[in-house]
Amino acid sequence: MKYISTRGQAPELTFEEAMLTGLARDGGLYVPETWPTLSVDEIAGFAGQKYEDVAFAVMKPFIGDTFSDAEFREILAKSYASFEHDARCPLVQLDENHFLLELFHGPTLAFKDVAMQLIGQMFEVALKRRGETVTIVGATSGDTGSAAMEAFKGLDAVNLFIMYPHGRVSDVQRLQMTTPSESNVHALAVDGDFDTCQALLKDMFNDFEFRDGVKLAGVNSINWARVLAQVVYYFTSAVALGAPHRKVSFTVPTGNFGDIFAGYVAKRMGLPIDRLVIATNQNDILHRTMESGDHAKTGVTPSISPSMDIQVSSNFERLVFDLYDREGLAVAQLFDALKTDGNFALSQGALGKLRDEFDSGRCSEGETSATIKSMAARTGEILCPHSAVGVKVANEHRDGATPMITLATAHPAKFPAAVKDACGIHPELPPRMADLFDRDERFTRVDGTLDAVTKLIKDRIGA
Ligand SMILES: Cc1ncc(COP(=O)(O)O)c(C=O)c1O
Ligand SMILES: N[C@@H](CCOP(=O)(O)O)C(=O)O
Repeated sequence: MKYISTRGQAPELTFEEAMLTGLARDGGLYVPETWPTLSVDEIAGFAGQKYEDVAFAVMKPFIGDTFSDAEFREILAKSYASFEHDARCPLVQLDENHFLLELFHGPTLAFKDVAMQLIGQMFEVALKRRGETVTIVGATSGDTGSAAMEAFKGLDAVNLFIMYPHGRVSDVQRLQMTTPSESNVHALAVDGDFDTCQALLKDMFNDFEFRDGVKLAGVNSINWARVLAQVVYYFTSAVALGAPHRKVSFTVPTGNFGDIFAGYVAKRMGLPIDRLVIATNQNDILHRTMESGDHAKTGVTPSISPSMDIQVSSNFERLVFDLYDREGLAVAQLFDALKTDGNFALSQGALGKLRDEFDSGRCSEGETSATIKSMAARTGEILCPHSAVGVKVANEHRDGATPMITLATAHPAKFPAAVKDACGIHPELPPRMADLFDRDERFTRVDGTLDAVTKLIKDRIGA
């Protein structure tokens, strides 16, 4: 399998190269040159299989010979050993045909662990084999950063810098990033919002002198391997509810569009998904795009679901690439316009295709709190605010016949203040994290400018 850039001007890469490269050198994102498919029998055969075995079968066509089968099985085994649920990503029934896919049983209590634990193992094996070291820089609205710290702390071949928006992540998220004591991980509190951090990251990749000088790599969903790992739980959950002999729908709390894009990939691979529903908080660029076809940035408004406080949804570019029949030049023009003018309009053809595949809905702050409260009272399920956004929007898109699976993307204990305010219950952290608030913090405040951040990184690694 070869990987190509959404902007059509960067070299084709293997899986391993794409994983270690991050952003394509033309500013685009790597995607597989074709979507491999699984047969109905292959998908049906996933019923009753272990998560790791399904992961092997789903990812193998994308990974090719980057790892031997034995090596890849060992990587998968190590990646998911730290999950605190045997099913890894269990399904919980909310009512007759509404299910919650719990993605927060990994070490840092959010869905990011599902991919990040795996990427940590894959980087370690690949870098050791190549005898290379890299500098990973990540942008986070809270969860990617903590998952990356956990996956890469203590690794000799990696220096990790995580940029998070100062004052805009929950206390638990911040402490997960600022309390690891390993000297190879660095938390950077950036003046700005998540979009500032992600734009800085992309600018670093586009600054070839810096990029090549520090051997820059990325573990945001810029990295194709992140998205790929998230495809697996669409298969495990759908098959548990009767796929491929029955269709299912998914509602996905959405910000950077990586998680729901993984659902789109599962559908391209042959999983019978009926609707993919984009659920946004008040930062609703994607919902507005679905309504009008105008993809227009506005400022980010802080919310009680902070991980979704995003207006520049990086992975939307991967979808637009398909909506424009994989014409890299057209994609480059649209995303250049987004950067310079703050918006672009989808063509009628592209908008039609978008609406054929996706639905969307928006959830206000009040509706998020009300959903947490009503779900706690009705089912006993304590939702994190992001999952509550999903449940509220899912309820508006259920058809009564097709099972709806809403992705529960984080544990409520990562957002205790919002949950307590909403339903009166203080969600407890697991015992292994009970002393989180007593640990020493280590972070550096930095201006949200390219010069300030790249200087700091170069100084720290001695480049
Ligand atoms: C808890 C949580 N829910 C939902 C999202 C949105 O996911 P995505 O950025 O893949 O759309 C994020 C951030 O990525 C998150 O951390
Ligand atoms: N919500 C994310 C934002 C970054 O998304 P990613 O999937 O591109 O890493 C976060 O928690 O950081």
